[in-house]
Amino acid sequence: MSSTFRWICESTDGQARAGTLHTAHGPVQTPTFMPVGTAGTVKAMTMDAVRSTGAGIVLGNTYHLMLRPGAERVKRLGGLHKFMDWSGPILTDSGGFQVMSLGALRKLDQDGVTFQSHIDGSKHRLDPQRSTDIQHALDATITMCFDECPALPAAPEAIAASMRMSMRWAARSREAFIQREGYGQFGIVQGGTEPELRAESVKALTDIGFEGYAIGGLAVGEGQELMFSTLDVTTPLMPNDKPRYLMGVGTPDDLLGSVMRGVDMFDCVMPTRAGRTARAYTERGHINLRNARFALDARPLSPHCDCLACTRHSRAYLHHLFRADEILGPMLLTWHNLAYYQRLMRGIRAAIVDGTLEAHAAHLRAEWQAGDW
Ligand SMILES: CNc1nc2c(CC[C@H]3O[C@@H](OC)[C@H](OC)[C@@H]3O)c3nc(N)[nH]c(=O)c3cc2[nH]1
Ligand SMILES: [Zn+2]
Repeated sequence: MSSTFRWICESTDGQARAGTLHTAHGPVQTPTFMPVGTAGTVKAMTMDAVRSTGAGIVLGNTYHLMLRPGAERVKRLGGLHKFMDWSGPILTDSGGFQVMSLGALRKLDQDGVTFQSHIDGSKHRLDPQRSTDIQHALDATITMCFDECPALPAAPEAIAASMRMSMRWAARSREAFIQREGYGQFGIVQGGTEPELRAESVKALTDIGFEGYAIGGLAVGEGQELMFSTLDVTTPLMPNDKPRYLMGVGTPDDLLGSVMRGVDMFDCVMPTRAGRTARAYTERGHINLRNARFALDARPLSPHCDCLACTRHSRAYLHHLFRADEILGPMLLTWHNLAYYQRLMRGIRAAIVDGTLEAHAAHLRAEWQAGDW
């Protein structure tokens, strides 16, 4: 069986697609939610716990790993898969987003970014070549192009200039990429919320040719309506036979609406960050477990969930753990939130296969609105 990197579309329902992404580190069913494992760990989770949620692919990040412990050190220790005990596919972000948010600690030029480490102030440089080399050293299954994610709102000419620089960096990232059977590199579509710039960016990337295409430059405060309207003018222009990854998204409602607009892959810190701040996601929306109303609530978080928090513990216990600032609180709730996100994506995928996505979406939205049990 060839392990060529390829995405096979199995069903469609409207613009939504259900498929399988085949990689050197195994297959992943799409639509898929990728837990964020920024510094080589999905915070508060063992990888057995991550596997138990049904996650198929996780994220790492060039910026964090190059600063600590260092890409060469991870390579000498056998690569990121071995280092973090995850044999499945890993997608590493290129670091572009992180260095842009360093503000005064970084100097941008047309070739790349020079910046100071937020950890020890040491000087570093990231550009298309170095970012691609670092992701190769990490043995990333999917490598992201080095790009700039401009802050919104911004003048269209500023967005255009930034996008065109990112397209030049995409070409250099592609030149630096070392092709290996079962490995892939994704271009990142930019262009803010400007339809013509998005179209120009898609064309620039498809002219270069990548194994997949991400939609970047969103989930930076533009709001769901503008994000959706940008997807409406962008995904239809993207290659039909390649996976589409919307970076940094999102809430359960964001995921549903984006899958219905043709997106296949997602990553977001929400379920893991919420798990550390007592915010639980369920089929009925979200609740904050620090709230006193849970002090005597002996029910599980969700009656539909098979995670450790829901099968062994009560809301009252989780409430206690967070009130007592016990480490087990964030561990159990991160596990639950990731299990909920994976269950949500499996249900959406099944509805696409059955051709019942519209009805399933209406059901999900009604449940989210119904409020806690
Ligand atoms: C939240 N909204 C958002 N995130 C975004 C990320 C980072 C995601 C990455 O950043 C880390 O989490 C903060 C994670 O790193 C593992 C994640 O992959 C982006 N990355 C790139 N290269 N280009 C973009 O245009 C971009 C846009 C985003 N919008
Ligand atoms: Zn649960």
